[in-house]
Amino acid sequence: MATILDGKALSKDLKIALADKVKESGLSPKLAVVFDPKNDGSRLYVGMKQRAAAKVGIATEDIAVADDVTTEAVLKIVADLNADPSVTGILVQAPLPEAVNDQQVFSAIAPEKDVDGLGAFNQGMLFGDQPGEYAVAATPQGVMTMLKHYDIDLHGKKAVVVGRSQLFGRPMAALLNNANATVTLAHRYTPREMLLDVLKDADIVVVGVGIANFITGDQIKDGAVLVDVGMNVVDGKTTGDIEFASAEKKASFITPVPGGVGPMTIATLLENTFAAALSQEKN
Ligand SMILES: Nc1nc2c(c(=O)[nH]1)N[C@@H](CN(C=O)c1ccc(C(=O)N[C@@H](CCC(=O)O)C(=O)O)cc1)CN2
Repeated sequence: MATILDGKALSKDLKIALADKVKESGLSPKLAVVFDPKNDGSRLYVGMKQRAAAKVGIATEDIAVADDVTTEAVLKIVADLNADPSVTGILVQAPLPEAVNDQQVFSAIAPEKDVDGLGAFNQGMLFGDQPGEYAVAATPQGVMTMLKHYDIDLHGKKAVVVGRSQLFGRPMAALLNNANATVTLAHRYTPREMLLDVLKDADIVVVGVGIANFITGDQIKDGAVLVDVGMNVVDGKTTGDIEFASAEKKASFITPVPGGVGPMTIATLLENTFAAALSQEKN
């Protein structure tokens, strides 16, 4: 029977500690969120972030873009936010409308305000395992916080990341590599047989492909650590990319969906936002 990696409980403790730090700092962090209001998921998640931010003392400003917005128009919004000294963190909620080049927008955010760590500069710092303070993408960083909290050793372990998105898979692989795990990054072009072959010996499996129950218990080895980044809705129920019922019988640790990675994403974003405000105060 697997130990549950309880992201909901851990994120609550992190937010309580963060609220105290924000209060003691005397700072007024402000997170500007650029998002597509026509995207149901974005409306839900931006709302979750705004409510969580308010509870820890971080102000938010939301900027809704029109569904025919251009990349140039969003770049202008970001430029104005970069120049606004009252804004300490900028988040561009993915996905933006189809016509917009998300990565170009992410990389236009001033690195010191890029609290989602999705811009080229901060991603380059991560991939090069550079020293110093820089924001790392909230979901993978939240996963690392959870693994550390449960004393899960990564050094020399075999890790498989399934999915190579900018938001999750690529930075997740970099973080595990930086932690001295041996990392395989699988993706949509990884042949099924090859995926099954790497999964069967994996010590740690982190999945974020957006396919409900994509990984099942028979594919993983006894004692594996399973982290589910998936966020699917099946028959009105939020479901992960790992078939929990079969996987938790073999795993040593497993994240639930909901209640695992998701809440850690939000808590980590808020920690990144406060860290950015602190850093700007010092410089
Ligand atoms: N710029 C970004 N865009 C997106 C990110 C991101 O980190 N940065 N991540 C996802 C969505 N996401 C945050 O934005 C997110 C998704 C889910 C949750 C969460 O707590 N989910 C709950 C369940 C909620 C439900 O019932 O549907 C849980 O897992 O317990 C938080 C944040 C895409 N875009």
